[in-house]
This record gives sequence, C-alpha cells and structure tokens, in this order.
Amino acid sequence: LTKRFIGEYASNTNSLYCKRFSIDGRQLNLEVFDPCSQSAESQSVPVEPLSWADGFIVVYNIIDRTSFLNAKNILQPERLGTEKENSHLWEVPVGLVGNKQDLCHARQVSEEEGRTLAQEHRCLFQEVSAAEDHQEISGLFTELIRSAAERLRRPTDLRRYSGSKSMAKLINNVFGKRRKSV
Ligand SMILES: Nc1nc2c(ncn2[C@@H]2O[C@H](COP(=O)(O)OP(=O)(O)OP(=O)(O)O)[C@@H](O)[C@H]2O)c(=O)[nH]1
Repeated sequence: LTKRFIGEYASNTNSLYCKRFSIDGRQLNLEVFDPCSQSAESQSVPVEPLSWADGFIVVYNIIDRTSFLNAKNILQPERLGTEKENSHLWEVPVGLVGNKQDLCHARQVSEEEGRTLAQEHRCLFQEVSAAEDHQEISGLFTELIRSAAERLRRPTDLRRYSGSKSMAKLINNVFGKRRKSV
C-alpha cells in the first residue's frame, strides 16, 4: 500500500485499506481487509468480509510455529465458508504466505512445510519478507488478483474447484464494482 515497511502501527481493530491498482493495463479498486489479531482459540474469519471477498491471503510467521498452525486452521473450508456446497466463495483464490524470511536463521517452519500445506489446500504459496521487499508483496497481490479476475471471467457453470479456501487479508473489487454474490 505504501511501498515502505511500517514497523509499528496500531492493529487492534479490523482495518479496511483501499487503493487504486494498475494491473495488465487496467485500473482497479483494491480493498484489503485486515482483521485484527485474535486468540488462537477463536481464530476464525470475520463474517462480513466473506460476503464480498474475491480472494484471501493467509499469512503466518516462519519463525513462529504457532502462527503456522493457526494458518492451517484458518485454511479449513468451513472456517471461510468456502465449501463447495452453497457457497459463492467456492474456488476463490487463496494465497498462503510465510512472512519474515529475513529472519530465516530463526525459522521454525520450513519452506517445504509451507509449500506442502499450500498444495494440500490448492493455494498459491510464497515466502516473503515484508520488511525487506515490498515488490514481493506487490507481486503476490498481482498474482492473486489475476487469479481472481480469471475466475470472475469464467461462466459459473464452468468454474472448477481450483483455489482452496483460506484467510487473513481479503481482496475485493477485482476489475469492477463490489458484487453481492458471484
Ligand atoms: N523482521 C521482520 N519483522 C516483520 C516483518 N513483517 C512484520 N514484522 C514485524 O512483526 C510485527 C507484527 O507485524 P504486524 O503487521 O502487526 O502483523 P500482524 O499479523 O498484523 O499481527 P497483529 O498486529 O497481531 O495482527 C511488527 O512488529 C512488525 O514490525 C518482516 O517481514 N520481517
């Protein structure tokens, strides 16, 4: 959003960030919902964004195994409401992201573990360092947005279960206006 790393900021509330974003020569309104921290026991996705999200990014910290287990928990389809049955979120693209790669000397989660979890849930996967490389983050969002846009272009009856289901940051408004349902 800012192309620079902001080390400390208040994050005790749910936040919605909006940005004009250019991708493949097209302008779009990106809305990123960042839910505030929740205890491990109550990890779940806030209900409201699920009615409009076009994609999810679930972020864990590679030097904190508990955060990886929380991410694993969140990826369960029932947590996101992305089960095939009765869900407009069925097959929305999901990115699993291992952050803080700059601290990999203290890693508690191997890259292989992250990749395997992503494959199990049919997610995009990437390890990044938000502190060191904003372009990686931008690339990640671009990839997810392309997947979301591609999904929205497909006729409903041709859609296949391609992206698992997951969460933390939500993307909305891909190449268009907010939709009530897909
Ligand atoms: N070294 C390093 N620190 C990071 C990186 N990304 C975030 N941090 C730090 O990790 C801490 C948590 O970052 P947040 O952005 O608040 O992470 P969050 O997942 O939103 O966590 P909550 O605030 O608990 O919701 C902050 O002190 C950040 O400065 C990174 O890539 N490398």
